[in-house]
Amino acid sequence: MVTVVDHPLVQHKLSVMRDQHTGVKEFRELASELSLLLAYEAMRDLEVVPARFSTPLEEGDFPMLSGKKLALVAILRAGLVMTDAIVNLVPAAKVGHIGMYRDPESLAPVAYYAKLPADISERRVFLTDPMLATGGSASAAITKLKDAGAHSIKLMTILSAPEGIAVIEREHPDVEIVTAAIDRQLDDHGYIVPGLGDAGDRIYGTK
Ligand SMILES: O=P(O)(O)OC[C@H]1O[C@H](OP(=O)(O)OP(=O)(O)O)[C@H](O)[C@@H]1O
Ligand SMILES: O=c1cc[nH]c(=O)[nH]1
Ligand SMILES: [Mg+2]
Repeated sequence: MVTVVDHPLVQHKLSVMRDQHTGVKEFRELASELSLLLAYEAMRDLEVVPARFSTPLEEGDFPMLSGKKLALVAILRAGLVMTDAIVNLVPAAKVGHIGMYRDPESLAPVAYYAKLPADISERRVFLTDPMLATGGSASAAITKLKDAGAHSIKLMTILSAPEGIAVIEREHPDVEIVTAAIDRQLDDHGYIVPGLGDAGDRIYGTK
């Protein structure tokens, strides 16, 4: 299942990120802001239970988060900016990291690091990466999460290609995708078009 967050604030911020003239500082800030807005949607189905306590005026039952604890997992590098933002919304969440880059020739994902919460099987996992292109990186990261015991996983991306969505739907039909937009296609180099370029380079200024 794919949820496209088509809220005007999300769409506006994404358009500014796409602009080739948007600089590193603004791009990174927008990626953080968009991550919060995507998390708002991705976490819509978190469980709440009534808790009884008093406001300064009277006692009552008020909804508080309950149910499974959360894990935020970033696909390095670019997913880091998303978990860094979202952990401020859900500070009790544990944060995991999966190092993965795409081989520029084959476009196959190359894994170089993984550190996940030990109790990940008991947590709802939100996997973050701004870009879902061929889907190779996200699919490999999801396989890693499942191998570690995770069985409740949502993938949060800023921009997705139809090709990448098809890969996740085929290889991991249980994983819901929450994204700000689905672009037209991939170009001959595996870049999303019209896209926003290389997210990692634009976040960290490495180009
Ligand atoms: O869907 P795919 O075809 O696998 O492509 C998407 C991947 O490419 C980018 O990472 P990149 O390889 O540029 O690594 P970086 O974040 O370290 O720059 C992006 O952040 C995704 O992880
Ligand atoms: O368009 C793309 C494709 C893969 N990775 C990116 O950062 N951008
Ligand atoms: Mg990159």
